[in-house]
Amino acid sequence: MFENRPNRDAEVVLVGRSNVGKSTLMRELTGHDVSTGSKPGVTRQPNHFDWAAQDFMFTDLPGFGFMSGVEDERREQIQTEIVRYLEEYADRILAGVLVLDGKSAVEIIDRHADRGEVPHDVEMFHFLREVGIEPIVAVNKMDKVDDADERLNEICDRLGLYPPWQQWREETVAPIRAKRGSIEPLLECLRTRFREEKRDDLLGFVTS
Ligand SMILES: Nc1nc2c(ncn2[C@@H]2O[C@H](COP(=O)(O)OP(=O)(O)OP(=O)(O)O)[C@@H](O)[C@H]2O)c(=O)[nH]1
Ligand SMILES: [Mg+2]
Repeated sequence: MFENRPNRDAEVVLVGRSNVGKSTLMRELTGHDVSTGSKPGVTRQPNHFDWAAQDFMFTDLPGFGFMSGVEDERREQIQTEIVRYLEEYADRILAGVLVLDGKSAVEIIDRHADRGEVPHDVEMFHFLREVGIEPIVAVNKMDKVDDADERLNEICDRLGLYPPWQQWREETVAPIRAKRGSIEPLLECLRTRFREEKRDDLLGFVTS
């Protein structure tokens, strides 16, 4: 199903539940017009924005979890494809940006955990690590959160990252407001990652 992938050597992927703002963030990162929407399930195929000369691309993946107007079977097929995509291209993926909705993530995680299920976000965070992609957690929609520090600490706690969240900034945790164009903390995490991976040649893609 995800067969339109350009053959690029280095990639940053955006993953996360539907409607958390991945495509909005993609627009900010690339300056390209990407379809976004107020209902979950807008993106059904990966959006790739690639730069052949630098052999680099950003990829906005479809969301997981509830998708409005999408049948269960199709939704499960999309989840399977996301997992397969990440496994297959893990070697080339410099960063897996797990995008969360800062307003609702903790509530959704706790609801699933209370039912004895592994919450999608927690599962994806650990899955990325398992396949060798170190995740960066972009906590989006921070404009809708009143106590930012408290919320970010809760998110760290749920993902197994020791609070306070500040010790993860610059590397792993980035509070952002993609819709307002405020994504500098994420760019900083990406710059850190690119330097670690000795890909200073790509820093121009993540400089504001
Ligand atoms: N308040 C607020 N809303 C945002 C922010 N970023 C995105 N949104 C809104 O969130 C909704 C979903 O955005 P999308 O970018 O389409 O989300 P997505 O994760 O790509 O969703 P799918 O493609 O369905 O998986 C839209 O109504 C956006 O305008 C933000 O920083 N703050
Ligand atoms: Mg989308």
